[in-house]
Amino acid sequence: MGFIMNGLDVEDYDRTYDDRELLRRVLRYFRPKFAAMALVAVMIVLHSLTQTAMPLLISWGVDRIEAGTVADIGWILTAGILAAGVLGWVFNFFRQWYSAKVTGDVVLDLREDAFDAVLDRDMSFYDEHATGKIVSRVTSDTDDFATVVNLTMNLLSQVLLVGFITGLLFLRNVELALLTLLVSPIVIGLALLFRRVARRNTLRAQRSLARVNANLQETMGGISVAKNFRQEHTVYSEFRPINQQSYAVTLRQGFVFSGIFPLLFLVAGLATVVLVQVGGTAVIGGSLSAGDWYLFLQAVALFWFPLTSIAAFWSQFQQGMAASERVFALIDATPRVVQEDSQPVGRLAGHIEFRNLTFGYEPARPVLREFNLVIEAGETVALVGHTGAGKSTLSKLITRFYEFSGGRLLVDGRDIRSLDIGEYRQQIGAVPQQPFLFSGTVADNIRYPRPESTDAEVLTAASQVAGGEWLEALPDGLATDVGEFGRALSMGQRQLVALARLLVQDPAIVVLDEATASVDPLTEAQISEGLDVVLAGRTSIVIAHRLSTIEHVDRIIVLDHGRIMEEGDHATLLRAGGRYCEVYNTYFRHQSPNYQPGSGFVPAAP
Ligand SMILES: Nc1ncnc2c1ncn2[C@@H]1O[C@H](COP(=O)(O)OP(=O)(O)OP(=O)(O)O)[C@@H](O)[C@H]1O
Repeated sequence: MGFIMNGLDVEDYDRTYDDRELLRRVLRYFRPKFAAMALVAVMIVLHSLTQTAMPLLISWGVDRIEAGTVADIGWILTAGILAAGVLGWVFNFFRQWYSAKVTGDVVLDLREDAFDAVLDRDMSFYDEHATGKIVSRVTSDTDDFATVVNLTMNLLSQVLLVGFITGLLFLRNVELALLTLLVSPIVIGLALLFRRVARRNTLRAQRSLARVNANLQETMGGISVAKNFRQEHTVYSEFRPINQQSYAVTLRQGFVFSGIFPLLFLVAGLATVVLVQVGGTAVIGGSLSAGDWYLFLQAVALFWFPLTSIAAFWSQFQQGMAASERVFALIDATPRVVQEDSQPVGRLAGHIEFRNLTFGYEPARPVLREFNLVIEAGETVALVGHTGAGKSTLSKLITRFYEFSGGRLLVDGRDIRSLDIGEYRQQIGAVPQQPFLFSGTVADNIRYPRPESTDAEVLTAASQVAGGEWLEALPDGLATDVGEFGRALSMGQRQLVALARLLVQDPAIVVLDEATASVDPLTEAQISEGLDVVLAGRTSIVIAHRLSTIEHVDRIIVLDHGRIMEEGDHATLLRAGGRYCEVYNTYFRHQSPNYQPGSGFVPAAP
């Protein structure tokens, strides 16, 4: 039991909507489809009427036979049943057609809203939640919701049928009608009981599927690492219990769901026995016609069918509602990055000031405490420090991917929270260590920040980076396909594409995490040359990993545990022989052409 439920907890952005609110949200999606739904409703009524006509016609036939008028009924019955059948088919066809269209449209809208919400979420959201689980909400949960819409249409039609048949029963024989109805509270009671169990099991099944998706997604993302370390068996042994859990949970769900039907059919069967007994006695006693008796026996079957399917429907209804609840929770997840205003940004000069800023990924564990730093417009600063010092954190705050809890972050003297976030980000060029390329050509990727840029503009940008020599190594030049995630290009080439992309974007501030992966000396030289062009005239914050970079920046900032330990230029800091010296000896010194292994450390200043 413990194993079955492991990892199926709610996500922290999950929330429980009360039934009315959930229904209101769902109905909002249906409002624009009112005309089509009205047509579906009319078709449902007409279809139910034709279905009611069938047993009524036969009962009439039985009565005629009992009265000895056999000869007259043949053609009337045939024509009546044919007409009811054909009309029923036509009404049902239009009902299905239009309801499929309404459902499709609603799911389309819901999925678009969910996808929109996914794009809107802060980066912290993606740090905290597995992407596979998010994907599951946008795909399978919206599908489950579609199922519920279809079921609702079916249920509506069946409820109407029950209504018509009940009316008919009362018109023909009140006593027998009451007898039939007597059993319905038992069925409804059982269905309601079942509802609670079904909802719980359904939620678990959805979560276990989301876990499978999340695991698969992660595995695919890291497949090269797994293969590199020959860890396929570890990946498999992690997947296996998750898959087995999904199997066990789904099996349980099936078991619970299938448990209810035999019970309901048993109750229905017992009720039919009573009707046979009471009705048969009444026919023999002469107080009931054979036709009416037949009608009751037929009607009871029709009567039970909707009731039992309401019970079955309930579980799936719950499944759909739980799914819609999960999708709405994703749509409604509260953003952490909150802009207080959206003032126009204009062209930024690029002056940045952290003023007494406090930030932690988890509020209880701040990474930066009362942090102060001023970066002048047009200045190039290098951030250095041991791993975990807070270098990337500073860049993530400048790109406004995360919200800080205290202090202020000022850009050109204006509070970052007051700016139009879209306009602001357009002027921030962020280059991660491993630039992400989208499927398409090199030109498509360079043009990404400004899709309207012309081929000539793209070529100019590409040629500015290291004189464009790198293009010659590409099989089709700018038209070269980069493959998924840019895998068809070398690491160095991907970085060069990212630099050209930055030139097309023309940002005021560049936040660059230098790649640590070593590239061949020629590409290294091309990247350095490209960097000079790209960073010129912009405020640049570089998380430095290259000696050539730290030697040339305006200022080096040495960070440790979220605090500035030292700052200055390379030569001055080296002479000072303090913390920078230590970082230099650890990360940069071996890159120097004069470096000789075992030659000792740069001596600290006396
Ligand atoms: N998404 C995250 N969620 C929680 N904690 C994080 C997250 N990212 C970073 N941290 C923590 O914040 C601290 C600073 O991390 P940061 O990534 O800024 O360091 P860094 O100096 O850039 O290190 P590196 O050179 O290894 O990239 C570390 O203690 C790290 O564990």
